[in-house]
Amino acid sequence: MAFESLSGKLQEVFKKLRGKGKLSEKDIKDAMREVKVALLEADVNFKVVKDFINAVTEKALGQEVMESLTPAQQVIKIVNEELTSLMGSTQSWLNLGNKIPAVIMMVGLQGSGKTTACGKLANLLKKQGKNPMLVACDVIRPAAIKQLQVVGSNVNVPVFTMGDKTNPVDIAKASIDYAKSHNMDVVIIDTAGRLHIDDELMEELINIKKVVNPDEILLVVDAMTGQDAVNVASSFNERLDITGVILTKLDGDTRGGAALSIKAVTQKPIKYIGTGEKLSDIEPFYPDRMASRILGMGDVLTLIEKAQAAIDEKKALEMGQKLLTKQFTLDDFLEQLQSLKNMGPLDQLLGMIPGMSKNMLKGIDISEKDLKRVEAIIQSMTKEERQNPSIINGSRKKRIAKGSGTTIQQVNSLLKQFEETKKMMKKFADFDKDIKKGKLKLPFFR
Ligand SMILES: Nc1nc2c(ncn2[C@@H]2O[C@H](COP(=O)(O)OP(=O)(O)OP(=O)(O)O)[C@@H](O)[C@H]2O)c(=O)[nH]1
Repeated sequence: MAFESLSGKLQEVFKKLRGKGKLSEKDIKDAMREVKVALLEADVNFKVVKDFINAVTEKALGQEVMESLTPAQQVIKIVNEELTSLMGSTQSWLNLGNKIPAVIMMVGLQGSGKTTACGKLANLLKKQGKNPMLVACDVIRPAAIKQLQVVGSNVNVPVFTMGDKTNPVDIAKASIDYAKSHNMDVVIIDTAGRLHIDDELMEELINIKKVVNPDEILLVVDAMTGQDAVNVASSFNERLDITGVILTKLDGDTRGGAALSIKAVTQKPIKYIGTGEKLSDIEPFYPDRMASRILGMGDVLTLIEKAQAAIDEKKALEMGQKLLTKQFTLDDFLEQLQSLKNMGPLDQLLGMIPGMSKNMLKGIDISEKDLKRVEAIIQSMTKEERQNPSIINGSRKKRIAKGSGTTIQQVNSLLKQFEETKKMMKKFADFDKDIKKGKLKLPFFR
């Protein structure tokens, strides 16, 4: 998980502070020294760290904090606010301007995830009711056009191409005319990348920019490259005056430096983050939610949004009703597992729950293979068995295992999981009732 080490270290610092009660100037300075080391180790830009520490220290040494009843909480609050502001304070929306088609130009180095990001963005815009078109302007990398076509067909978005023998500037220009005459309202241009920034690439991009007059120039950078990502962002910004950044591969083991430095160094916001290889793995970038995640306070809002996107609300209500009337069946269980799978990798989801640590997540995962096995087992049951699993005795288990190509142990383990899920859902339902009655508060809101 991204930010894991930084998050762990910051939480350690705060734990120490919390244990102290009243804080002295020295306590705060010591804590800030540790925060500084943690940020530098996370590959945050040196100047950014220096300014950040100065800003936090100045506020933390203020009278309100020193004299408050909960000084440690106040310091954490300040760090949270400063982290949020470092990453741009508020979420930056895509600006599609007024002209039709709106033009988004995607730029970035080779392998940053640019082509994938084009597909993710097209997918997102389509879901928002737009009619996007992808444009293949990378005529340099062999197979780049084919890759864009595959991405386009996966999200059901047309791809405009003129092969690899035409000048990219001409392709870009022609694509706008094509979009106008075919009712496409957003054009997403996939441009060529290079291994390193070079003048030829920049010239080409500047020329494309001149002819298409883009509403957005989004730079795609790989979060795993840390400080390099920030340097790349600076260079592209100087030459092209980009409008925002898509930070990819935040699902990996990145230390997080790029996410924390890009806005401060380039003054351009991160607009989206890539959280996986699938074309649905893209999220808007919310500085405040990211700061919460880094500080181990979880990101309940993103979790709720993911659940809303993946689970049909009407169905969720139906399931809740079934649970109350004890009619929750194995069919419902299967449907629930499938919804969960649609929300993304479980470790990423659980990482958004306040107080969850990596250790607690060890061994938890539902792979595609597990899901297929569960599906096969449930489908090998009779309707009656699915409605009322308590009738599944030894000989029925044997039949089900044979029918699904699994073992009796695997059938047993599924039935056990089903019972546990039922219990857990019941607990969640009670938990929800308590929250509504005001008896319980989530740690996030404390
Ligand atoms: N884990 C992870 N992998 C990603 C993400 N985005 C892209 N990738 C992977 O990164 C690799 C490179 O992505 P591409 O989209 O081909 O890169 P590109 O920048 O278009 O490369 P060029 O066309 O050569 O400029 C692929 O294997 C993608 O699947 C992400 O958010 N997370």
